[in-house]
Amino acid sequence: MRFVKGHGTGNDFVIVPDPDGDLDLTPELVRALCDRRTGVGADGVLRMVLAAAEPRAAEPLARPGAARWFMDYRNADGSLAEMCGNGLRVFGRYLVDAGYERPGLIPVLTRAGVRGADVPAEGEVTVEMGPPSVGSPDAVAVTVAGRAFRATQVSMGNPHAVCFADGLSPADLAALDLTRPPDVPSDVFPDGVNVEIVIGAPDAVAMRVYERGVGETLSCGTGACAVAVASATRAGRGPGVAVPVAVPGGLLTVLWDDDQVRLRGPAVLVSDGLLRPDWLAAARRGSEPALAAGSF
Ligand SMILES: N[C@@H](CCC[C@H](N)C(=O)O)C(=O)O
Repeated sequence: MRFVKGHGTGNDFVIVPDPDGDLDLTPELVRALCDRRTGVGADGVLRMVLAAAEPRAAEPLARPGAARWFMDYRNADGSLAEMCGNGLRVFGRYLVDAGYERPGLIPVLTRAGVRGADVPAEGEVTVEMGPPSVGSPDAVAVTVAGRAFRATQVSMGNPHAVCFADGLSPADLAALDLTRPPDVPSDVFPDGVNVEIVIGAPDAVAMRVYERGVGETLSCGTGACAVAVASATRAGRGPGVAVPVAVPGGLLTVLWDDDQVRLRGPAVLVSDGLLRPDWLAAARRGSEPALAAGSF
């Protein structure tokens, strides 16, 4: 089984080309692939499959026929997510660099609907992230690293809680301990949520993120879009803004237009590899990582 490793501002992925949809990508296999000690290591998996080979993914979505490819995104814990902004840039870069598509605007089916990836022959990739849905500013109580914040609820196809940490310096933001999951109200976020902590606004922001199904990551594309939109809304601005968003892994640009949000940033392919059959068989059985409790 072939794989490619890639990243977008340090949010890293194992890309699994599976055009005909032959692969049974179980949660156990996803967890084994993403394991940073006993697998390839990543924040998530991007399975690349022809949309026609995956009719069930398209069922609830409008215009599935518009997209040739389905981006089957999985979080490192094996869970499904509706969308992944950094992943879509990397997915688009792979489609072009591997010769599946020509440079240009490529429609891709995701669980949030069809999204476009504008991939030049080289350089940064811009993805169409769809329209945002923003709740009332600062309406939700959230606790992160033992500190109480007010969060704005934003959907970019997947759920976000954006916390403006007005009193925090850049050093304070960097020092927050994000090793434990934030405490969020489960009635507001029944399916879990990605939590962003933000300083600086509304023209330029810096953020850290604790991702649902992963933990802290160096970047989150849907999160950067949620932050830019929440930040503009909080400042009484509407669409028509361009916001640079600094994440621990680099810099993203979010453009909020009348119809939708666009996300621009790097998309880097790092390596190609082959999974060994014996490792794959063990991963499928769920017996990776090899150092399971009680084995020594
Ligand atoms: N890192 C991603 C978001 C991945 C999905 C997220 N963890 C979720 O469960 O919603 C991005 O770049 O958008």
